[in-house]
Parts: sequence; C-alpha cells; structure tokens
Amino acid sequence: MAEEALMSAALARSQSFHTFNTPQITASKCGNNQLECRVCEDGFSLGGDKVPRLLFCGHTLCHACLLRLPTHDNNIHCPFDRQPTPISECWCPTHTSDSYLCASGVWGLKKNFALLELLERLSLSRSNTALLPEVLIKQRELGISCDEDEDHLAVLYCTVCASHLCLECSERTHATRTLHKHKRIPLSEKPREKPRCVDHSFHPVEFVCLEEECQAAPLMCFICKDYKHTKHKHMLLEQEAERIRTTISAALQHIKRVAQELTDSAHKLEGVARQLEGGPGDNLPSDSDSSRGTAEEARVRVSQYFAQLREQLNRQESQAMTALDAHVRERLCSIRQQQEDLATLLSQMVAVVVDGERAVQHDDGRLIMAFRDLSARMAHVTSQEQQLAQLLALAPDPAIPITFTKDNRIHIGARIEMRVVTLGLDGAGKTSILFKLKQDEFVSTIPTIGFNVETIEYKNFKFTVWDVGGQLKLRPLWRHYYFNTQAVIFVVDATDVERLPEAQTELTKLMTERELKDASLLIFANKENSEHALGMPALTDSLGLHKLCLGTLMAHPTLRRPVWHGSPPRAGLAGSATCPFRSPQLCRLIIQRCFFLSPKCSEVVEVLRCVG
Ligand SMILES: Nc1nc2c(ncn2[C@@H]2O[C@H](COP(=O)(O)OP(=O)(O)OP(=O)(O)O)[C@@H](O)[C@H]2O)c(=O)[nH]1
Ligand SMILES: [Mg+2]
Repeated sequence: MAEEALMSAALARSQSFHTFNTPQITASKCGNNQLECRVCEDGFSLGGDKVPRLLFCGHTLCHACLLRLPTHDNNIHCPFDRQPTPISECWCPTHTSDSYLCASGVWGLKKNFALLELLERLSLSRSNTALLPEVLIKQRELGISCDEDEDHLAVLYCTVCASHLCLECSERTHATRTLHKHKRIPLSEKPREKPRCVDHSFHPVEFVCLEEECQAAPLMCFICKDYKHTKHKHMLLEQEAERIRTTISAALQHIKRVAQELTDSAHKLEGVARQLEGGPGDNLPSDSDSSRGTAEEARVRVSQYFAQLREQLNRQESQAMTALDAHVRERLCSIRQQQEDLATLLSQMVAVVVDGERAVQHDDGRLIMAFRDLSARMAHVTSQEQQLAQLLALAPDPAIPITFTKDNRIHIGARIEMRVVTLGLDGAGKTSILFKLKQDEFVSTIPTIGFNVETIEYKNFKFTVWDVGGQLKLRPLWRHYYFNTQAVIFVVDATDVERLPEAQTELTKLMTERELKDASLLIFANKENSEHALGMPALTDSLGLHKLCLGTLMAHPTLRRPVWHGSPPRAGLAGSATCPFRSPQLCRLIIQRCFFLSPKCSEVVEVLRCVG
C-alpha cells in the first residue's frame, strides 16, 4: 500500500511536469525560492534526510523518500520510471515488515552535487539579503570575539573557513577573487557543527542508536551503524536531536507556565497577607476601612461577641443571684419562724412546768381548782410538741442543690433523672414526638424497627426517652422496656378512628403491667392539627378512659384544656385499685396516672417542662 501511494504520488506529479529529472523550483511558505523533492514536495537540504540523491536511472529524490521506497531483490525501483537501482539491505526503525526493509545502500547512493551547488547558491543569495546592517548589529549581542582580532565582536560566520568574523575583518580577509565567493552568514545562523565519530574521526556522526545497551555511547557514523551497531534501532541525528529539542521545549513551556502560575499565586498570597495585616490591599479602595486589616476586624468582632456574652452572662448571673437570694431569704424566714415557734413553745413549757410544780405544793382544794387550767395548758403544749416533732423530723439541711439549664437559668433543687417510654400503635407519631421534644422540629421519619433513645434535659430533670416501634410484630417486645420506667407516653393517632379500639386494647394491657404499676402515664392525642382529628370528649369516650383511669381524668394545668374530674368507679381494672395520682410525692415529680389530652405536639414539651 505504501509503495502504491508513493508511486501514485510520483506519477501524479509526473503528469504535471514534463521533465522527471528536474527538481521542482517553487516559492516556499516563507517566500524564498527553493528546490523541492517531487515525491514529498519538501525542500531539499544540504545535509540530513532531505539531501538529494541520484538513482541509477538519473532521477533525484530526497534521502527520506528513498528510505521509504520498498526493496525487491535488493533493488529499489524509481517511482517515476520503475528502473531498478541495486542496494544492500539493513534494518530501519521506520519500516516494520521485512518487505519494507530499507537499504543502507541509500546512504551509498551518490548525492546530486549539481543540485547541491545550486542549493548553496540559492542559499547564498538569500543570506546576502540577511546581511543588512541592523541584522548584523544584533549579532554583537551574542558576544563572540572575532577570530582575526579579539578586540572586535564577531557578527559573521564564514561557512567555508569556519571562522567568526567582524564586518571589517570579513572584508579584509576575503578580499581576493576566490575568497570573496565564501559564504558568510549572520553569526546567529551559524549551522550547528556535526560531531565527529569517536571511532572514525573522518566521518561525522549521522545516526543515534536507540538500543538500551548503547545509551552510554549512542552516536554513530554510517560505518559504526553498519558494523558496530548492526541491526540496532536507530534514528537520524537531526531527527533525534529535534525530537529531544521538542520534548525539552514542551517541558520548559510547561515549567514556565507553572512558574507563572506560582508567581501569580505568590502575588495573591502577598495581597492577602497585606489585607490580613492591615494597610491598603490590592482589591480594596484606599479610603476604605481596610487600613485596619481583616485580622484586626475579626478581633474586634470577637471582642464584641464576648462583650455581649459577658453582658448577657452578667444579666443571667444577677437573675440567678436574685433567685438564689430569694430562696435563701425564704429558707431563713422559715427557719426564723421555726425558731420563734420553738422559743414560744419552750417558754410555754417552762411556764407549765413552774406552775405545775407550784400546784403540786398547794393544798388539795387549791390543787383541784388549779388543775382545770393547768391540764388545758399541758394539752396545748403536748399538741404543739407533736407538731414540732413532725417539723424536726424533716431534718433541716443547709445544702442548696443547684443546677443550670442550657440557657443558664438556675434551678434550685435536687437533680432528678427519669426514664420515659413512648408507646403506641405504628404510625401514631412516637418518633416525630421524640424529635420534636429533642430538637424542637418535625423531622420526616420512617417506621421504627427496634427503638430510638434520646435524653432531654429541663431544669433539674433529665429524661431518658425511649421510642419503641409500634408495629404489631414488635409490640411483644415493649415489655423489655418497662423495667425501671417512671413514665409512659402512650401516643394515639387522633385521626385514625378505625384503629382506636386497637389502641384501647394495647392501653388496657399496659395498665395491667406489674412493672408499670408505679409509672406515670401520659396519653397523647396526636395529629390534632388535622381537621379529621377527634376532639377530646369523643376520644375519651372511644378509648374508654373514664373506666380505665378510675375517674381520675384531668388535664395538666399548663395545657389549659378542659379538665374532667370524675369520682373513681371502684369496679374496674385489676392493679388500679389504688390510684397513684393521689400520692403528692409522685405527683410533684411527673405526670401522674392521669390523662392529658393535648392537641399539639409542642405541648408535650410544656408538659414535661412543667413537671416538678
Ligand atoms: N398531621 C400530622 N402528622 C403527623 C404528626 N406527627 C406525626 N405525623 C406523621 O405520622 C407519620 C408517622 O409518624 P412516626 O413518628 O414515624 O410514627 P411512629 O409512631 O414512630 O411509627 P412506628 O415507628 O412505626 O411505630 C409520619 O408521616 C409523620 O409525619 C402530627 O402531629 N400531625
Ligand atoms: Mg417510630
């Protein structure tokens, strides 16, 4: 295929040119006349892979195109007239299959010297135009001394003498008719010198060996290539150098770009540091408050914040102190009162003792007369003594237990921890209530498999609230949460009329649980915000609460709901014969075995907060 492509390219061109052997002279991209290879249309060069070489038939191709020609029986065929030119084989990296082995003989083919001379002349005429004074002056910047006079800076390079010359020495040394023809070019265009082969110093290095083991000494002349590096992968010196130059340039470009970005970043950092420290920053108008610097502004904000905090704390401290002082005053008042009562009782006792002792000394008549008054006074003292004994039994305690809420309010009294369990049918809203209590917001929930537990603190109370899944299959597990439970919140979906009997059944079971005997119970009518929710009387009836609670149905005072007090019907449920609601001690702690019907979840918070 490659052969066909080369042939067809050559034939196509042959139709447009009458003379095959005449290299094409065209205007190149840069506008200079140049001689081109008629296969690849690249300009010929004086050396390298574009050097023109002659085939036996007399046609001229560039070295690179000759290398690409396929070989048949150690011959390459001219792409223009298919005449064979014998060559010897060698390996070349540009060809991958055996049929495309290139010929080392290509290197043995004669260069087209007539054409090379023509090229040189063309190049000379071009270079003459480059010898303009302004171009030459620039060459001095290279700082290379003239080979003829070291005090002069060279501006030209003679390609024949291989010498660096200043303009003056160039004219002087090349004044003769022969030397005048020497090609002299601006110093900056001096061709790179090909290094000499280490083993064959007469020959220039023309190839680079690509084999790993030859990397220490990869440069080869054409003899080394054929004998020392036989069948090694190789590349033309210029091509490899160009490839390395391209690689290095790309890497340098990248590094320069990164360096530029780093410089920009460094500038930005400098700007930010200036803005932090104070003084006018890059992006800030000079008349702005920037002179203070963002760090200083932040410091001001911090001190303002803490000043406010201190102010608030001072206020809260003084409120707490006022509460504490009031408490101490009350306590002292009550102690003084008790002291006064004691003193009075004591004096009464002393008087009774004195009068009694005196009376027993009297004669019988006076004793009998005095006894009536004396016995009344003694009875009074005895009754006072009993009251006092009750008071003294309370064992006065000088300790003042103090707790603080999260918003720094003081609460004076002992800390109370309570275990609360939330129960009810699935979907009643237990989890919603738990999170409402915990973080005062409704969160979207999924049915609870197992339990959720949260601690809720209020004043000197710490409620540990367990929310247990209400699905039918999970209800047998409820009893595992009863032990040590001080309060149960039984949640009822007030909109789900159809399931109220089911809720009532579960509630009834709860009431008979021995482990919940002393627990307080809150029945919470949830979803009262829905228009389909049952009102309190209807719900009370549907759940049969009158019967269940033995008549002690009431609403918590803070809920401002209708209160219902009934006389306890004794016929009722086992285990509820004594209503713990009557115990003032428990009543003070938390919701008792009574029923609060609350339309809003938030009110539960209030209920729990108001307990105690
Ligand atoms: N309209 C209304 N919907 C509520 C209210 N409280 C809860 N819900 C909704 O009722 C549904 C069930 O709520 P959950 O809190 O998951 O019910 P649950 O009792 O924990 O259910 P289980 O975990 O299955 O026992 C959810 O879609 C809630 O958004 C309320 O006060 N009003
Ligand atoms: Mg749940």
